[in-house]
Amino acid sequence: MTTSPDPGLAARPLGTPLVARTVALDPPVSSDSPATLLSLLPALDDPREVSSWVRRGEGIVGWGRALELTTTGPHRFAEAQEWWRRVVSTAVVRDEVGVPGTGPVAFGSVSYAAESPAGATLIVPEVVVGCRDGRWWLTTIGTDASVPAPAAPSPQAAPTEPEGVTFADGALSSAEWAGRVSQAVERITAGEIDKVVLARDLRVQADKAVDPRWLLQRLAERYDTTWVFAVDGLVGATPEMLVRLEKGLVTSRVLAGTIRRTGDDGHDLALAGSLARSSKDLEEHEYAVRSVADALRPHCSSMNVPESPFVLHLSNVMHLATDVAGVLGDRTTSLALAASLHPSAAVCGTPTEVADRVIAELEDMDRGRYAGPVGWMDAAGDGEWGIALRCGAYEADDPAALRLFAGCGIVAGSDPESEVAESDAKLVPMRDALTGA
Ligand SMILES: C=C(O[C@@H]1C=C(C(=O)O)C=C[C@H]1O)C(=O)O
Repeated sequence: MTTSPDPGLAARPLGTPLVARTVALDPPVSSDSPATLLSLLPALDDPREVSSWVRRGEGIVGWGRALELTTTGPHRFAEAQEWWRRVVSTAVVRDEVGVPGTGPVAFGSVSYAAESPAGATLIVPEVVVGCRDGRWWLTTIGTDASVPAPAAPSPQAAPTEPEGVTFADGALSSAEWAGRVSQAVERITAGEIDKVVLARDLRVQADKAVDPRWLLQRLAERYDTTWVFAVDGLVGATPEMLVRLEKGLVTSRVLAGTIRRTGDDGHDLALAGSLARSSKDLEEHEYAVRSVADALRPHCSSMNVPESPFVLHLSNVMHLATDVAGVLGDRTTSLALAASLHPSAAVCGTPTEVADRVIAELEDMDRGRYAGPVGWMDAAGDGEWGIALRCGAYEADDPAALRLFAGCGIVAGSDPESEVAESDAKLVPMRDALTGA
C-alpha cells in the first residue's frame, strides 16, 4: 500500500483511535431563512479540504481532515476498504442521532484506471454536518488528543465568483477526438467490441484560486436531481448513482443514452419521446443495465430490474435511466459493491476488458478520478457511491487550474460530430459554474 506523502495526515498510526461524536442540531438559519448545507462550508485555502455529497438540500458536507488514506494500484479498493474497517473497529463513537451518515464517515473517490497515479482517497473530515428528512446533525471527529469541540456551524459569507477563466483543449482537440470516435465505430463494426465509452478533457485556468463552494452552490442551484460532490479536489454534479446501500437495501441508478435539451419545453418533450424509442440508445442502455445487474446479483438475495427505462430530465441533457434495486444477501459494504460494479458499461463499454483496452488506446489521457466511484461510507459500511461525471479535478499544485471531463457511449450507429456535441453538452454544468453563466 502506498500512502500520501504528508506524514501528518496519511500516516497517522492506526493505533490512535478515532473519536467521533454526533449531536443533533437545530436547523441553522441565515437572516431568518433556512440555511443550506452548502452555505455552512467555511472558506478554506485548500480546495481539497472541502467535502460534499448533497442532493436537493439533503446529505452531508465536511471540512478539514482528521484522517486520510491515499492508495494506488489494482488493489486500491480492497486496501481502502481494509483501512476503513480497521479505523472503525477501534473508533470511539458517541452518536446521539443514529441515522445513515451519522458517526464517523469517510468521503472517498477512486481512480477510473487501476494504473492511474490518482489512486483512491478516503478522507475523514474533522467536522461533518448532515441533513436528512428535516433532521440536522453535527459530527466532530479527531483522535483522543484533538477532537474539535462541537460548535453549531453558521452560514458563511457567500463565495466569490471565479475570475478570468479560460478554457483550452486537453489531450485532444475536439476534431482529433471526433477522429478517435470514428476509429471506435470502425472497431465496433469490425466486431471487436459492442460499445465503448470515449472521454475527452478540457483545461481550465483562472486568474486566482477557484472557490469550490462557488462551484458546488452553482451546480446545486441548476442540477437538483444530481448529487453535488466534492472529495479531495474533485468537484461536480453527478446524475448517476453507482450504488447506495442503506440497511440492507441496495439501489443503483443506471444512465446510458443521451439527448441534448434545446430549452424549448415542447420540443424537449418530443426529443424525450424519440430518445425512449431510439434503438441505438436503447441498445447502449441495455448494455449498461445488464453490467450493473450482473455485478450486483451475486451479492443480492432478490433483485428488481425494470424492463424498460424512463427518461431523466436534467437542465442540459436527458438520459435513459433505470433504477435497479436489490436486497443484500451478504455482508458486503457499499464500497465493496462499488468495486464490484466498476467499471460499468456506462463509463467503459462491452465487453469490459476489450473496451477498457480500446479506451487506453484511443483517449490518450489518464482519466484520473473522473468516471470512478465517488461518495461516502459510514462505520456500518452503508453509503452512497456515484460515478464521478460532470466534474472537474483541481490540478495538484494550483487551486486556479482544473481539468474537466466528459464522455459518450459509442455504439455501431454513433456519429462523431453528434458525439462531440453530446460531450460539449455534458461539459456545460462545470463550464457554466466556472464562468457564472
Ligand atoms: C460518460 C459520461 O456519461 C455517461 C454516458 C452516457 C451516454 O453515453 O449516454 C450517459 C450517462 C453516463 O452514464 C459523462 O458524463 O462523461
